[in-house]
Amino acid sequence: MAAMRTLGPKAAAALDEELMSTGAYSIDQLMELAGLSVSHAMYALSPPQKTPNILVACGPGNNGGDGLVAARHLYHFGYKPTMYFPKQTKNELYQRLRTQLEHLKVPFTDDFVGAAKKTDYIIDAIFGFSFSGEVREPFPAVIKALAESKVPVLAVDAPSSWNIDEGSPKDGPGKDYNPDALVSMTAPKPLVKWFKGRHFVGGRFVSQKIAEKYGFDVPPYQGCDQVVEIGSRGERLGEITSKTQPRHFATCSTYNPQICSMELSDNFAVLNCDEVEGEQDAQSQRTSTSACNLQVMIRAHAEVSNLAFARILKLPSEIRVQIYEDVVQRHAIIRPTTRFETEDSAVPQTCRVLRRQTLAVRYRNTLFAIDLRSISNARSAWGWTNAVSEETIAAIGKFRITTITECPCAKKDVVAEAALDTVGGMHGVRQGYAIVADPRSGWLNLMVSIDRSYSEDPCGVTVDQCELCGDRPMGIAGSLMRALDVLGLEDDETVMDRQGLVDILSLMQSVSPWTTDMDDRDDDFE
Ligand SMILES: NC(=O)C1=CN([C@@H]2O[C@H](COP(=O)(O)OP(=O)(O)OC[C@H]3O[C@@H](n4cnc5c(N)ncnc54)[C@H](O)[C@@H]3O)[C@@H](O)[C@H]2O)[C@H](O)CC1
Ligand SMILES: [K+]
Repeated sequence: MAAMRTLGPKAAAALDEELMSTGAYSIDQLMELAGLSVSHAMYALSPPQKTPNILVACGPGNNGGDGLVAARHLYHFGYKPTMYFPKQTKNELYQRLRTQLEHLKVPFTDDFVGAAKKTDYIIDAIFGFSFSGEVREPFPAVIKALAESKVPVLAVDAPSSWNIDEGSPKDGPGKDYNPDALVSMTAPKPLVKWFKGRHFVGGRFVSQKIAEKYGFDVPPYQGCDQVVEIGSRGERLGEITSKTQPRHFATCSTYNPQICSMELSDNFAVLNCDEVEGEQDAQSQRTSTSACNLQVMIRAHAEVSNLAFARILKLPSEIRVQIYEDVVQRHAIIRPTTRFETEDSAVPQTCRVLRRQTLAVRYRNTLFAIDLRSISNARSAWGWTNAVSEETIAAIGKFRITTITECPCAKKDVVAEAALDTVGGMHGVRQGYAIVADPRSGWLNLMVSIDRSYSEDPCGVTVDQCELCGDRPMGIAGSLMRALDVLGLEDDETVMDRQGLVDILSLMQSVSPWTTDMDDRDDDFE
């Protein structure tokens, strides 16, 4: 997918001028629409039931004005906004926006750092496209607090303190500031090239003619939406994720950071989860997960992913769907770096569970459970997509097993490539499996990657026994192979009906229980 064209700071300022001259808009109107779209992006990220308290940090310019407007809408949507607005201009428009908030009893605070600890979400409306140079007082401390914030941040038009053309600053208080989400006003600014979170475009007020004149794209707004979600770097996701046709494909890659930004086909999304255990890789988790717009990233019950799939297929099971859904509800918007153990004392019974290597991810309309347990050793974690949406499953009539034994580079088929990457074919112990559903063709592909010749994983640990034919069958690929053996099926291009798949999955569970043999590995991940 081509990236949307960006609008540099000079062009953005000229566009504003034009809108307010020949365009016949007043600044109040533009700001109202800009602020309204900020509030819509906030709602899309997390509704007030989940994150009622929103701290809105407003700067001295129009970016701050967008924040003031957004707060008013958020109030009416049911949020409880708190304002931080340290450098107020005497300008009449700002006075009115402030008065409107005061009439709603929206509090203003002088203590940003303190308020940031008590809120559920922060909106960064400090600087937009007119920011330049070093951050001046009183904002360095605020920017630093944003960079260190434990709660997610939605940035308006630009992550404040980022260079509009060159992105994240090399030093200064905003050096490590990477907000979770961004809402670009009218068009993305060049800095989005370095942005990795969820990304919306709002400010639905320009004509096609103006867009052509200034060389940017009007995103495909749907219905009465004020925002369109696009890829972090401006890919036009909106076109392929319209509400009528949610994305159905998913696989996840634990290793390849590029693959997440690769648009494989209209309906194929690759979620990159990277390694999630411990805190060791917190930054890359955050980067890679936000890079693919993950809304939820939760380590949950290891059994869930396998059993969720079983549930979809109506396999008899003891799936603890309750816990699963519960956890998802509670942590609907959670920072990947958050430690669950301390996050919510109300879910003690899931703590043990959360130590396991499964990740639940809500990606747009589909809930995915991704099992990150290692197949061969505890130091490498592969990802499998074990759950696809129920609608997808319903749309699937044909099932097949494909064994991939070659290097993925030799396979031009993008689906196979992604699946291979998912199962670790490219990076290490070459065995694993992925379920890749393709409602267009009606196939559900169980892709198995096995390369018996490969004996070393990236950590340098030699895998000296073949786990597929060894005494102790390991992991999912092993259990699948055994199940196929038992059923006398070929391990390549085996085509089956739904019942066949159900049989295979049940058998996989019985020949090599996926969850019990992982207990002794937990400690390795602590
Ligand atoms: N076309 C649209 O989509 C619209 C976007 N809007 C929003 O307006 C901002 C741009 O507003 P502008 O007033 O030009 O500037 P900023 O708010 O980005 O910031 C200027 C403000 O900040 C001060 N400042 C600049 N650099 C620094 C620094 N290094 N340290 C401290 N302070 C700094 C400067 O002095 C000014 O006071 C755009 O991004 C959108 O969010 C409009 O609302 C409507 C149309
Ligand atoms: K901002």
